[in-house]
Amino acid sequence: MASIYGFVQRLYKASVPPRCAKSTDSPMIRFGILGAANIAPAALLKPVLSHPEAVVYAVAARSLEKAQAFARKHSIEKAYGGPTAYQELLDDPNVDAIYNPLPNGLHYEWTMKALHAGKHVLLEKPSSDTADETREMFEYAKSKGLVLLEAFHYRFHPAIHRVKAILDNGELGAIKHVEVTMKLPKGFAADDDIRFNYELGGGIMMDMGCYTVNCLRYILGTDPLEVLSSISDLMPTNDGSPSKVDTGTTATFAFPGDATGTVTCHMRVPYMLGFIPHFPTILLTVHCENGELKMFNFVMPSMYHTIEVSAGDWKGNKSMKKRIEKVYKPTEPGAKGEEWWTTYRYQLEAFVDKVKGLTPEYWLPAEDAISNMTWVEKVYEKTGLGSRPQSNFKLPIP
Ligand SMILES: NC(=O)C1=CN([C@@H]2O[C@H](COP(=O)(O)OP(=O)(O)OC[C@H]3O[C@@H](n4cnc5c(N)ncnc54)[C@H](OP(=O)(O)O)[C@@H]3O)[C@@H](O)[C@H]2O)C=CC1
Ligand SMILES: O=C1OC[C@@H](O)[C@H](O)[C@H]1O
Repeated sequence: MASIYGFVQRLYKASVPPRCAKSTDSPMIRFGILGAANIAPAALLKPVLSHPEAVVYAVAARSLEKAQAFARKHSIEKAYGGPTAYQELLDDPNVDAIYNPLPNGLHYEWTMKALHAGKHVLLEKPSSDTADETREMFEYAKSKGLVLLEAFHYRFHPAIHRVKAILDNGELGAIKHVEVTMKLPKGFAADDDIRFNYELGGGIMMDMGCYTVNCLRYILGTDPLEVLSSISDLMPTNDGSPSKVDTGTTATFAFPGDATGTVTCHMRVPYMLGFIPHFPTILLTVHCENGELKMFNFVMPSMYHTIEVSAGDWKGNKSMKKRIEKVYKPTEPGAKGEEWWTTYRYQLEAFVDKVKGLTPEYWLPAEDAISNMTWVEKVYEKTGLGSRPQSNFKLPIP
């Protein structure tokens, strides 16, 4: 009963977050959003409401009407619209930081332009189309003394930190095999969604696949040695030409120490019996020498999750001792967080701290983003689909 009450509370506070008073004695970080993207409310607009030192000041969209409607709906002071809107927003001296939720294929160009304009950048995942682009963006940010973060929000939540701590404390022994699964039924995204557009950096390995690879690398604490196998379902093309867009991919990796990892992601799981949609699956399973750990909903743990730890011989022993943990708030004394904080809220806390020159409680380094893109690309290489197209944009801006 208590857990249903907690779930409803968290759900309510995630959609109608408590507002806090904005600080009057420390400088405000004023965000500008590039594009009136669907993810912006959850990832930034709601989280800033409860942050005393952050506000969304401006939005830019390719159409002025859309920018204005979005600004009105979310009480954003400034709306830029039209073909030059994105650049106008970057040139606005009132903007300190940019949130970049553009299609993947535009991440590189607009992040480079934002950094060029002297803005910090909170950049949606996946960071770009290629590891080379990602490396360049982080090197450029460093050379300009600016903060750049790839928005793997789940990595900031205490639930995944607890999973990592259980695995690292040795109670289950060495990790032998990890499975990371993200599956959504057909219909979640329309056929013309950016996720299925090759030119815009689409494909399941770019979308949900980048989370699964990220999680695998985090859990194993190292990069893979090689992609052992990879197989994909493809998006049909209109003209029957060969498709380069994967809608579902399963890839297996070899890791140091004879460990292996498998990622499975799918965004168009066919309906059961032709009409019953599959329940979304977001699951992490870690098989260890002396037991097994399963985390349900590692991506959105703030809503609901379970961490099931089974000690014993996972190879068929049915009498394993089981316990379930749930972690919505950091347990370390003094650590920041509330039961209702979403993954995005934790991420925002870290980002603002970093921009302010403070040391965030948790951070994702440049190397993490570069490695992630490297292994997403290696999966595409293995399936024969190839990396998504590199951007034509080049600095310096004339
Ligand atoms: N962290 C997370 O949990 C999530 C992250 N994402 C990531 O965020 C990004 C955006 O995803 P999502 O919000 O679902 O996507 P949307 O399609 O809703 O938003 C993309 C935005 O890009 C702009 N845009 C600019 N050029 C183009 C173009 N040629 N075609 C289409 N759109 C264009 C549009 O802006 P305009 O308003 O100017 O027209 C649009 O608002 C992706 O990188 C995705 O991977 C997505 C969902 C969840
Ligand atoms: O969290 C997510 O789940 C659904 C995806 O399509 C999206 O891009 C991703 O970030």
